[in-house]
Amino acid sequence: MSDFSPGQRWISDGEAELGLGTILNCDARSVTVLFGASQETRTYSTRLAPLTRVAFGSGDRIQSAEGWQMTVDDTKEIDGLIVYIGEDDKGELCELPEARLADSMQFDQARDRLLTGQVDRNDWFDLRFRTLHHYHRIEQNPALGLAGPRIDLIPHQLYIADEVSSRQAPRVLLADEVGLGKTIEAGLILHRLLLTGRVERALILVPASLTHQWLVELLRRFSLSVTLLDEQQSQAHGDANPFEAGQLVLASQDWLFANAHRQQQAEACEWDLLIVDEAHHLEWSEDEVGPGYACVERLSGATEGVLLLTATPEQMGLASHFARLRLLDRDRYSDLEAFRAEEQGYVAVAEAIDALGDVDGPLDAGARDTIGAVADDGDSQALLATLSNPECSLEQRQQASAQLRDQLLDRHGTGRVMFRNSRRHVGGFPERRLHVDKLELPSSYRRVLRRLARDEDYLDELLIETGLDHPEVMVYLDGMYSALTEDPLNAEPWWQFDPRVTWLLERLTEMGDDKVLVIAHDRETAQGLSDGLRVLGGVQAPVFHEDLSLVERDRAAAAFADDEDGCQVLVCSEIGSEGRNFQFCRHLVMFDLPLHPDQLEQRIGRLDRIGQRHAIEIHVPVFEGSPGEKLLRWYQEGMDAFSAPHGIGNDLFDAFGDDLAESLLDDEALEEVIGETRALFDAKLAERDAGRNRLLELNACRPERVESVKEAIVELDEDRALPRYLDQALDIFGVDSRELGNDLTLLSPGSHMLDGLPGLVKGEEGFTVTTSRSRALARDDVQRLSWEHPLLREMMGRILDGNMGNTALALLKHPAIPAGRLMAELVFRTHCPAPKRLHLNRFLPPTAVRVLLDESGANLTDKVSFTGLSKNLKKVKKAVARDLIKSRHDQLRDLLDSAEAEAQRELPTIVEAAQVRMRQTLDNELTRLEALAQRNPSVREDEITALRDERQALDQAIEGTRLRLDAVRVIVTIDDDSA
Ligand SMILES: Nc1ncnc2c1ncn2[C@@H]1O[C@H](COP(=O)(O)OP(=O)(O)OP(=O)(O)O)[C@@H](O)[C@H]1O
Repeated sequence: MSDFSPGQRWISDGEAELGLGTILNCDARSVTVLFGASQETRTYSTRLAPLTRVAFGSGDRIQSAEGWQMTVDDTKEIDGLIVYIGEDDKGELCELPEARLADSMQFDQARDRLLTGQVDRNDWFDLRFRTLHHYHRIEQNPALGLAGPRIDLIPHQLYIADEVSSRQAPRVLLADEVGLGKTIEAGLILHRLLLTGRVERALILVPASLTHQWLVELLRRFSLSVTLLDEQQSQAHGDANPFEAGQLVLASQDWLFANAHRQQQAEACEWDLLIVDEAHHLEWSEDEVGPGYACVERLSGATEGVLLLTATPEQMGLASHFARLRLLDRDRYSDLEAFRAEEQGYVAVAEAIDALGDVDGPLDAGARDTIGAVADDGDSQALLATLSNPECSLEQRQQASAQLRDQLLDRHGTGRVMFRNSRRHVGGFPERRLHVDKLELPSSYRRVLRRLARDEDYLDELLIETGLDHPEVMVYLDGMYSALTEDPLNAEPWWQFDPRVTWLLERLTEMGDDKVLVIAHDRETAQGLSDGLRVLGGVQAPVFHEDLSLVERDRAAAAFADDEDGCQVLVCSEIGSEGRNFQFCRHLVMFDLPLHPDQLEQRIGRLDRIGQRHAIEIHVPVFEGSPGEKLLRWYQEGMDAFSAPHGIGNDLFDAFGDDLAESLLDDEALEEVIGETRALFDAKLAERDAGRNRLLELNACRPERVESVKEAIVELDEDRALPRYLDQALDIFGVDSRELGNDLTLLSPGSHMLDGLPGLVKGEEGFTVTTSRSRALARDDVQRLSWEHPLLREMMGRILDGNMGNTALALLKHPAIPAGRLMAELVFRTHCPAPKRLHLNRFLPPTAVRVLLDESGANLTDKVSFTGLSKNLKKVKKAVARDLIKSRHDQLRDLLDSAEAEAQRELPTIVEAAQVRMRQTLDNELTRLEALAQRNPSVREDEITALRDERQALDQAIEGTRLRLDAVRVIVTIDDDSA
């Protein structure tokens, strides 16, 4: 006969979230249940129905469909249905037939689930406890968010990422030299802010040519999936705002800045972080504000966190650089002249830092004066006194020196808003070698140049006739020739006679299989050259320029990167190549030269990037006696531009760009310009080393801080608990894992895999992972598995947020304990609701309190460890477990109550420890910021207010921490024979 009767209340074992079900009808074959709260009806086979009868016992609190509550004293049964008898909230005797229980009664709490007989597998309970334990550990690790990405641990990047992402609402300019890893730094900051819950939505704006590269880097290195928006994608959203389509949105600047409607849509969304790459393109001058600048200004005004990225912050001039700083902090950067004046003071600060020198002995009088002239506030003076005192120990002096250095760096300069690392102080970059080949001017070019030299008025005429600018018309002779050609369709194209094309074909033959990147200043030249290589030499050279569609561009870059079947040459235009990663290639051909030194550096930066393993060979063909040759001399002799980046190209261009343009046909004038350029170059270099840049360099990486971050990362990298935990979790979630050797494991969906795990879809292949950082770096096709990988985060999140494994029953065979005795192992968890942005977990992550009671209520927690007990437990069939629970219902309820009282005793210690941790960290930071603010205007007032508010909110949240029962396991002893 069936156990079911219409009107009875049952709950689904697999879908507890449906709420309380009512049996509608049943017969020998099937049973139909209505889940009123979720408006779902389910029909099951009567024999195998995954249902548990809901039956409350004395002392349980239950709720009626009308909303009133009662405490059960007793029950009676009428026609197979239970009627509960007890007291309502007013203390009056009442009855409640089970049919009138509230449909919405929740059974996801461990207590309710256990007492209604719903038990999970014993190994799920184990996994739940271990998850809580590891989550608690990982969330407090100071490297959380920095340890998971597939990157090399490069000190300057770690410093910047750690410093910036620790700030409340970071607003900074990441201005490392080309190729030092600004994208990686921005990715690290974003990743950490996402993992710690301080950022949920981010908008990333990059030049069109870099959208795909960003997409791939974020996915491959950071396991972050972003939504790439363009006009076509946006239109697919119809009237809806396309920027709402994802949490992380990547869009091309070229598209957004030209489209007012889309800008409005982007501005209508709420963002926590805005990232703008190649930010030197955001044009601003006192007379004119570019559309990109205006758009970013509006977006940055409404967004808390802003990261601007540029390798050449001053490429568009100091005023424009200043305007970008103003996007970050309008109050601080309000006066350009004051900003200029301030920079003069940096030399003294850099000298003071150098004067700290070594700390073997007390400071001499000279050093004391140099430092004292800058470090004039109370706490700095105290440190200075320590450094000058012969009685102080070496250790005291070392500490004081480090602290004073940090204070000086913190309190002066733009260090808080701008980070700039250069190759010079990062070190370890390859040599650059220049190879110049002089070629004879072809007659078509020579004629025009001769006439220009002869006839002063001809230049104006030429400019009108070609529509080109000065001095471009003289430097880019192919462009000049094409513009002068009256009938382009019938005329000979420039590449037919320009000897640079045959020169390049010869070079390519000499270079064998080596990849060669060719950069020309504009799209037409790049296209013409590619045609020339194909027609004259049979060489296929894809072109990469700004007007190609995204797909075409990516196809060209991929064809170039391909080692096996790829092409040898890629021809790029200036803008098309900006920001791209071509470090797998070591030959760069500058088919012509750019006019701005920063662009020259951008070109070399395509190859001279982290990951470049060879010396860089720069090949430049020049026409003898041409303006191009003069430009080359200016770069070489005037500023040594090919040997290394110097970061002062813009100053030199500002000072001599016009004179240079005038001297491109005049040898004598050129000598003068080169001489003057060199003098300014030497002076600026000295100034750079002494002043502003020296300060920036010192500030861009602080070795002690990096060491501690690195240690924390390595601790996570080498965490032996990770593989053990993974094995258990993968097994329970139904993911198959197969060792492939060499630290590699193939993860694939098992036949019983739980749905919705990232990267794993039933019927599909799965992916290969490794926990080794070096192996993951060596293999693009392998994912790096860490505590921060989305698969682990998802599994841990599902366990902790849901009820998986929060009840269990197991058997214990123990010679010293008679059979039939009961024990309860309870895990309580701290519960401390707080807004995510407070990142409370760094001080008080969910913390487990375990309590083990025997049936008399004696506390055995300290005597029997979780692991010790766990390995001796035996699993039991669910039906048996349910019967056991039913038979010991009252006893269990009493044990649950006593355990709660035991756990509560631990709470004050946990809360106090969290408060101490929080106060120590935030008070230190607050004191530091307040001291800084007195000296360094780049500390924003709102940063200090925000930090104070944060401290107060955290204090309150921690104070309100409660303990909640998270999971419970019932243990029943058996004797030897019953096993
Ligand atoms: N820590 C790292 N580990 C591994 N690869 C790295 C690391 N840092 C940078 N790279 C690689 O070095 C190259 C340059 O990095 P990235 O693109 O971030 O530099 P960038 O400063 O943004 O360059 P640009 O100035 O050209 O925009 C990229 O290919 C990047 O993947």
